Amino acid sequence: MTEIFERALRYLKAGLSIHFSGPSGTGKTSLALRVARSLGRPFSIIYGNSDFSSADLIGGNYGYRRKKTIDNFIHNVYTIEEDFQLRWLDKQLTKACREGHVLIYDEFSRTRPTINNILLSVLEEGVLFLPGSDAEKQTIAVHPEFRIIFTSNPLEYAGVHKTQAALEDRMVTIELNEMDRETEVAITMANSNLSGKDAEKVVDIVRDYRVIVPSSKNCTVRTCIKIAKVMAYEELSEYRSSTIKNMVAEILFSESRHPLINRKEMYPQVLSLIEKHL
Ligand SMILES: Nc1ncnc2c1ncn2[C@@H]1O[C@H](COP(=O)(O)OP(=O)(O)OP(=O)(O)O)[C@@H](O)[C@H]1O
Repeated sequence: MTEIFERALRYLKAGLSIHFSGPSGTGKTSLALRVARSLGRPFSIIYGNSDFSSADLIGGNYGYRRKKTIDNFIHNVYTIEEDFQLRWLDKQLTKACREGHVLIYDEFSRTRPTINNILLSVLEEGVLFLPGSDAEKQTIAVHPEFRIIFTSNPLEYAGVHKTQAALEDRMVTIELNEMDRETEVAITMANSNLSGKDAEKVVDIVRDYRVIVPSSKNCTVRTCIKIAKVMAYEELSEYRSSTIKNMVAEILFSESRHPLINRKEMYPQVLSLIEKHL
């Protein structure tokens, strides 16, 4: 992870855009935040989704104006003028381009590719085109300190669109792989008050669960953290109680809601793997 962090920082300092790609829970967003902080510039984060529009990225014309004019001589006489006057309001991409901020575009490939096309000229020519009538059209020269960090899940995840080649060409993609056991233990400990030994037990439960349950790719280090938080709150003597075992099973199952998983059928198997480690 440290090496990836170093490389990411160097790409960004050299003026390139980067993209952390990998399965859920591999630490893409956390890493993007760490790297963005290290650049020492203001940063913001946006989350791609299928409903995302150009206006959500760049901004739009919004506005309503209400004006009250008070008569200078007769204090209770005033006039109110109301009109709709559209005013342009920047959204994060435009703001970041103007002011040289770092923009984290999390899960960018969940946004429809046509919406993300606006980024092509930003990344290649360093210009952002804002829409409007011919007279109003604005071209913003992108600030030299502007940087963008993309993150995405692989294509097989629900709701992920294929990224257009032209956009992929304009970023450096860094692949993050599933975490090894040691990293999962360290992250579980860092995010809960659990000791190393108990964090290992939790990680082993989740890792074994992934082996026996199909389609459990949502069972990530996030699942380990949830279980660890529950256990950190309990006395050691409670670990083997049926309440705790059921809670652990419940957390595991809730991360893998898949039509193929018959919870009732799998329950004894999952319970025995929990007992094996606790
Ligand atoms: N270096 C780290 N130190 C501490 N906690 C971390 C670290 N990396 C990741 N985590 C924790 O692991 C969990 C998963 O990380 P993160 O959300 O960054 O993954 P992701 O790859 O962006 O997942 P997704 O694709 O599902 O959004 C989070 O709870 C995060 O706080």
